[in-house]
Amino acid sequence: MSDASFHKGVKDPETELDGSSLKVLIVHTRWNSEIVEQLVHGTKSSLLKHGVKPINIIVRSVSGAYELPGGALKLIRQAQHESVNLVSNVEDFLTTAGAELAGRTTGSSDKEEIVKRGAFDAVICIGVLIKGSTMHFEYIADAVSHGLMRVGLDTGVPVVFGVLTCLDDEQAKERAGMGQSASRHNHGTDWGTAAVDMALLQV
Ligand SMILES: Nc1c(NC[C@H](O)[C@H](O)[C@H](O)CO)[nH]c(=O)[nH]c1=O
Ligand SMILES: CC(=O)[C@@H](O)COP(=O)(O)O
Repeated sequence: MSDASFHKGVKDPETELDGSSLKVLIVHTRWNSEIVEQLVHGTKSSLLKHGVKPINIIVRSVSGAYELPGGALKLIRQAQHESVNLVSNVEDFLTTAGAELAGRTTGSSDKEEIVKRGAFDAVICIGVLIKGSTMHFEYIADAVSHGLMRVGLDTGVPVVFGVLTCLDDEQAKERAGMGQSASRHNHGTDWGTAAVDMALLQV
């Protein structure tokens, strides 16, 4: 049944998203790389459209979809540790320079700001799972979806689920904007918007 008033997909946010202060990590698989590359391209163009600066879009790859949760967690933790180290270096520098005597020590809000700046505001995990002839697909899809949700909830960093779970190649291509049908759509564009939207979400 077709209904002209029904829009399948995500509605644009009510207010324009300004991602100019955000730092976003994209982690993508090297499995099914031709399709994944198109999804990464769609995601990046959406981040840029929302004002995220090219220098603040960090792209890393892992082998397959199963590696996405562990890879994302490792990179998030590394970025957080680097920020903490940066804070101690700044403190050491100020102490050495005698700035604390002039009341210029780093306060807790400065520290929070530095740590926040070093860490990611959102992470987008991109992969393409295509069903084969064994139960491999089902196990991986289940593990990855639960794993990515856990990474997001455990770290507090919004994690976008950019993993296609398709029954055949055609379904995957359609969803990466590479298919033949008029309704083909690169889902990466929605994932970029979701990341900026979640990063900016506040009361
Ligand atoms: N079949 C697909 C895989 N399989 C590989 C696993 O994700 C994983 O890399 C391996 O089991 C080693 O841990 N990965 C995809 O991304 N897409 C597939 O269709
Ligand atoms: C473990 C594998 O990568 C492989 O045996 C899975 O096979 P299929 O994709 O046909 O289910």
